Amino acid sequence: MTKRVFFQIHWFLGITAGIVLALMGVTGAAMSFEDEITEALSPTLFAPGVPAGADMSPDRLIARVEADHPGYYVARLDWETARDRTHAIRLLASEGRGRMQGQVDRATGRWLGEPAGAGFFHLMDELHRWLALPGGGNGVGRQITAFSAISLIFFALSGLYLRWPRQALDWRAWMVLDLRKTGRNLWRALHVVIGTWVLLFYLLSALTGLWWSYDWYRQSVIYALTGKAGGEEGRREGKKDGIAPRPAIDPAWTAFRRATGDDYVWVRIARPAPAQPMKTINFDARPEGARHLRQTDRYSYDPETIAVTKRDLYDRRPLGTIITQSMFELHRGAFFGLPGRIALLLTSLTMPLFTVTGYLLYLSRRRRKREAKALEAGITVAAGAGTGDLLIAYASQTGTAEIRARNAALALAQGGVRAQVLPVGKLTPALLAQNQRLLFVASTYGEGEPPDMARGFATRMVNGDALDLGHLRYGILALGDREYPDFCAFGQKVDPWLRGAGATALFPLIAMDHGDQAAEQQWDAALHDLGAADARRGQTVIPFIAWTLVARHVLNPQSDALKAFHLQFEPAADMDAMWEAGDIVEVQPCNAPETVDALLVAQAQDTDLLDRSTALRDHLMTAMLPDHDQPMTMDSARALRPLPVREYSAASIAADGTLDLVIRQVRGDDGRLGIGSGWLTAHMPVGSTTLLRVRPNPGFRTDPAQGGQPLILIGNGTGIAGLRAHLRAQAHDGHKGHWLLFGERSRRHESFFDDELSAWIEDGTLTRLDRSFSRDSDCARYVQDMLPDAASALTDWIDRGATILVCGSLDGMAQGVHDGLVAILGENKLETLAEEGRYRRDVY
Ligand SMILES: Cc1cc2nc3c(=O)[nH]c(=O)nc-3n(C[C@H](O)[C@H](O)[C@H](O)COP(=O)(O)O)c2cc1C
Repeated sequence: MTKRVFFQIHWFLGITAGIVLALMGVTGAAMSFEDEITEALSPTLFAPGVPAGADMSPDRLIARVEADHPGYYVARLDWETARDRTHAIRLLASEGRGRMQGQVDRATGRWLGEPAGAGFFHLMDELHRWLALPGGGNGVGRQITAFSAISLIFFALSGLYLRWPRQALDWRAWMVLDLRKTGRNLWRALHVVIGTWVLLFYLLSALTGLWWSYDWYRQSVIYALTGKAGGEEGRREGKKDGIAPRPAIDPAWTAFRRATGDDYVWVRIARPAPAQPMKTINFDARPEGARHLRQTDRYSYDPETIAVTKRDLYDRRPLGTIITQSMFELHRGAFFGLPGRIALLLTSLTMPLFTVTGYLLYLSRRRRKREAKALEAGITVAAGAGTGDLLIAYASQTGTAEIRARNAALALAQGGVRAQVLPVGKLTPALLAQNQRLLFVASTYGEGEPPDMARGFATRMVNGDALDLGHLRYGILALGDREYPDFCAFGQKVDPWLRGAGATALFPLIAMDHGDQAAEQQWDAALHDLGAADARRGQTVIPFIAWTLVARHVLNPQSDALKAFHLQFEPAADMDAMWEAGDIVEVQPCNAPETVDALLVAQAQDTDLLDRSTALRDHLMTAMLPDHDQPMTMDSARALRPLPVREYSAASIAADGTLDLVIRQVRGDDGRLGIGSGWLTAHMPVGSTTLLRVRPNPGFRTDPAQGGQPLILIGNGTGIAGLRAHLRAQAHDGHKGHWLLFGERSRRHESFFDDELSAWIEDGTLTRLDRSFSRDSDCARYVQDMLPDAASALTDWIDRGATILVCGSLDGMAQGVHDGLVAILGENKLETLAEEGRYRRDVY
């Protein structure tokens, strides 16, 4: 909650004060080497060489300059000890606001003029201080820059809080900028990582900049640092009318020079306005090699007695006093010498980067929100019952068919065609009678079976009353996988059923495997013919992104069974990943680097391949590899099929901060590790990244409307992943009273997540835990074997509104559990529960 609020304020200030800060940063940077630049532009103005005549004394010099500039008085004389240099003079109008700054000849007092570039730097100064708005230091511009300085403090601190990385102790998480990122991720990385680099500098700029913004701030800082009220240091007396007596400076100057000789390279003599008395004569003198301009010693003389009244040496001042006197030098980094000035120059110059990247992030966020809204609106429009004549029914086990159905509805809605999206279980004869067109998006599960949610429909299709669908035109998108012998079998069964009922096909059945471009095109064309917009804008397309493997450990180290691993991932880019219990993680696996290298060596005689081995190696890492002895050319290498995507159940929820998987190593007959499990459990080093995407799986999520109702979680082996995610979600939401039935091989070696389960028993998240261990002699049964004993409790729980969640292997476990449930509840009841979303499975 707090994070959200901080985030909103950060954005809001960013798009307002951010622009002012960008300007202040650039103008500040422009002024950071003003002295050096102006001198470089007019070298002879500052260092014309040693004059023929002797130096004029301060009094004579001042008199000459004031005589040449009627209406002005010399407010400052900056005396240069080196005789080849000119002195600097600041003139202020005796009345009004006029001000002149220039160099004078040290021997004649002749006004040599302003340096080139003075106008530019003056403008930079005005922009930096008050945006050059009317009213100057007392106008609205000053209020705006002051507010922006406060905002900068907020940006720095809230930014730090908002980006706080999960591995806060790892400096790389804070400081390393990954320039391989692109788009939004790159902007974000630039914003947050460079933001961290410059954070302290910005705090310094803002905290010192406020010195000139608010009197109360200045007074408070002075008080805090020196323990004194800030009146003397901070306030200048206003101009008065008339002329106060002006003591001569020369006697004190002669005494000062006699006492200090050439110890100082530069001396400032400041004079008050003519109406104000000059009670003491102060010389602020800077020694050679001073680190910054305010590193000056002050000698105060009594104008009457020419006695030294005070020698205030910089080195002897308390730090608090030094700081209050050097605020300007701190503000521009010069307090820390040349490195400080360069650092402040660079950090000020990066200020617009934050405004620009912040804006880009803001716009991309808005665009995403708009797209999400459009998707929602599109689907709502598309789902508006009775508004069109087109139905889109989906039968999905793991979410793919549902996403496709919704995207189709959106594409149609964008083309002005309204469609109603619904799960196949809701496809009633009345609805079919009312509508003229039907799109059917169906996946196949098990061994050529319908997804669970379509079981009831499939039964009705075969056993139900014959329907007359003579008015209906239909199209079928059957999703499947050619690795299964019954490719798209369920979709294929629906087709003759519809035809048998008299319906006419809008287009021939499209059977689509994963990554099947030809089928994709057919489906796009079919939708287009129905009036869909061409663009896929706003549709749900979940991109693969890089995730870092942050932890991996074996769950059954001593077991002689195949090793099972618990893996934890974090997004490689700083982003908020969202997923829910039940969702599916798709992994883009890679080959073992050693295997790829061995293949490259085996092919080494082909120089063409060797020359391009880096690009080729990258390509081979994600391709189905040929045998070593099969000669490979660049073209044949390019034509290799990519490794197939592997799917796993998410074993954690987003609130956990890591995306967890539970993966068992599988080995082929040749002893080689499986593609997905090999990559994730053996080849991929901890700390490296891989491409993942989390696919929403409505079929195995729980229904929010049934929140608080008990869950009966049944599974085996790595099926603990999906069940654990659900239990974590329940524990997170404080919903108690669930029942876990779980089977593994041995209590000793395969008590996965034992501590967590015990804690859930303890806190009531689980009220019942039944575990079976098939290899332990005292138990020796599978999870499905526990069902008969649990029959009456199970019926009871179902009557109380419980939902059954099954996760794990299809062979043996899920089929056995299904049969057990049929025996207890009856086929019809189970089909109804599946249609109501109270019997959900994630089995594989
Ligand atoms: C356990 C399991 C069994 C499957 N059986 C088949 C099958 O028999 N025939 C087929 O074509 N596809 C089969 N598939 C592949 C799915 O139909 C395919 O992945 C589809 O895209 C899933 O869509 P859904 O997410 O909407 O359920 C099976 C997938 C799984 C996980």
